[in-house]
Amino acid sequence: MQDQAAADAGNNSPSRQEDSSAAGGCCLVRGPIIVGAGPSGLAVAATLSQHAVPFTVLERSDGIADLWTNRTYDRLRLHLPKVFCELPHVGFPDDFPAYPTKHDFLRYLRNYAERFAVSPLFGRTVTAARYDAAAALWRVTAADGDRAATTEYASPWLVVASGENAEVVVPKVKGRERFAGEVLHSSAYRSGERFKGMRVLVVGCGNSGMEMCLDLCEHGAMPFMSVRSGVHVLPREMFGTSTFGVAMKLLKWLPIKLVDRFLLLVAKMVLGDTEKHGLRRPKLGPLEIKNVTGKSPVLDVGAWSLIKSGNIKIAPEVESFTGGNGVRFVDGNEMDFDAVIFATGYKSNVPSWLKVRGQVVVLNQTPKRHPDCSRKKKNDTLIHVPIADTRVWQHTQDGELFTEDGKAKAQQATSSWRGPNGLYCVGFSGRGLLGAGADALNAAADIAGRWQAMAAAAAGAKISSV
Ligand SMILES: Cc1cc2nc3c(=O)[nH]c(=O)nc-3n(C[C@H](O)[C@H](O)[C@H](O)COP(=O)(O)OP(=O)(O)OC[C@H]3O[C@@H](n4cnc5c(N)ncnc54)[C@H](O)[C@@H]3O)c2cc1C
Ligand SMILES: NC(=O)C1=CN([C@@H]2O[C@H](COP(=O)(O)OP(=O)(O)OC[C@H]3O[C@@H](n4cnc5c(N)ncnc54)[C@H](OP(=O)(O)O)[C@@H]3O)[C@@H](O)[C@H]2O)C=CC1
Ligand SMILES: O=C(O)C(=O)Cc1c[nH]c2ccccc12
Repeated sequence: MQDQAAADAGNNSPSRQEDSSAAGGCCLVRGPIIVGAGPSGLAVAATLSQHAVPFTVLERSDGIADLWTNRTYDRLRLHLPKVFCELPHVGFPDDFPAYPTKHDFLRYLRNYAERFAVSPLFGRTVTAARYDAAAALWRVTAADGDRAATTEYASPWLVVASGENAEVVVPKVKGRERFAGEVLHSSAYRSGERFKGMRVLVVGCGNSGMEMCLDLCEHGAMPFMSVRSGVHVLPREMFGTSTFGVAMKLLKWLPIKLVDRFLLLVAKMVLGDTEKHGLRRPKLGPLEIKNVTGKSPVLDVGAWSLIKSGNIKIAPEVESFTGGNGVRFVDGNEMDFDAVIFATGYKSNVPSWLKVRGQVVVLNQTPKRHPDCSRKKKNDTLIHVPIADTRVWQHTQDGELFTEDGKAKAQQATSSWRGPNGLYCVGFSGRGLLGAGADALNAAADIAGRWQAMAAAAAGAKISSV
């Protein structure tokens, strides 16, 4: 039944009304334009299919889920239990392990896309999107693959699903060009195999940095992890069950601060004092800091014991590259490394292409180090609200739009997944796959309501003209 609905929706075969006004032509597509064919874009598309609404997905790479396919390391597994990572409408197969591998997850995503007949237009990088108020349409410009040509797509609805992790973050470090060894970002790291016997500096102690150090150790390399500020390390499991799952249950009954205190107590019992080994804990608790700043706690899959045993060495923040293989740290010490891996995270690319009323916007994106993140307001409280139902960055109020520096308000909106003039954003609430699924259901239902209203109005007009 649902497959039929998908087929009926005729997605991604946009019934084009081409005109020659744009260099590469203009397509007025049927239904919304979805930017990105990752889990978020697929989840919206699938849900629209179920509502029999057609859509067009524009994806810059040559396949679905580019992050998971091309920008993650071999040993990656989902670090939340599977129930928190399933997309709407289809659960993971029973034979999936408790923490599916990236290959399991990709298999699931490919089946998902097939089941709902989602066929994105690949090789389409969205470079600009603006709302044309006169035509009441979003005009979306996409560069076509390697060709210099661009195509403009137009629709009353635009779904931004390009991900919080669309672009790598690599800090500019003095003397970088003089470093004789290899420098790479964690998104280009696959396995520690080729680093055997090498001294490798991993910059950053998020989930990527920690797991890369573990992998390097297991492949006979000598990893050093450069730590700039604090991090919360939690055991992935406590009392034989997932820490995240326990936290979700407790949040139904307890305020977030109490749940954080409980998590920290158990973490101390299970892991010991992380500060003693160079991993200072931030002031805010692990769930609260995730909600307020977007910084994810590390769910430990084995790196911690190697830090305790000294197999992974903690180093201070990097100050500069000193020439040859040298790296200087902020404490003045210098060491030689064969390679440096920047596990320094990612950012969205939305501000580079989405314009609302001529302003660059960051739509409901988890603020990383937003200047206001320490500001305390009454509305900040997440007390008694399960994390799965909360919105990140509460004190900004639902759905406000921000300039790139996160300060100026652009416009009020009504919810975290809905912006003005038929703009939707899916997967920007800093709540991983669970949040993406919830956004997708909301956005698709809203669009479907409008699509059906338009169809009814068009049918009414037809009858009255007969
Ligand atoms: C290493 C790693 C592990 C993770 N593990 C987990 C986990 O275990 N559980 C969890 O809940 N979350 C996890 N996450 C968070 C992750 O962001 C989500 O799992 C998920 O990938 C988000 O889906 P998305 O579709 O919103 O974004 P993405 O997966 O990033 O997909 C966005 C898509 O949009 C495309 N795109 C981007 N810009 C453009 C453009 N301008 N034009 C056209 N297309 C564009 C990209 O190519 C990509 O295919 C992890 C993240 C990383 C980096
Ligand atoms: N399923 C899984 O197992 C995995 C999940 N993930 C998820 O992917 C997302 C991205 O994770 P990750 O790639 O680790 O990135 P994160 O953003 O979580 O971590 C980045 C790290 O780099 C440091 N850093 C950033 N900029 C600099 C700088 N200029 N100088 C020094 N240090 C810097 C940060 O330190 P500071 O705090 O000081 O800014 C932080 O320690 C997260 O949501 C994470 O949970 C990632 C890997 C595995
Ligand atoms: O991997 C991530 O960072 C995610 O976004 C998943 C996630 C959502 N909420 C969390 C709280 C604690 C740890 C991970 C997550």
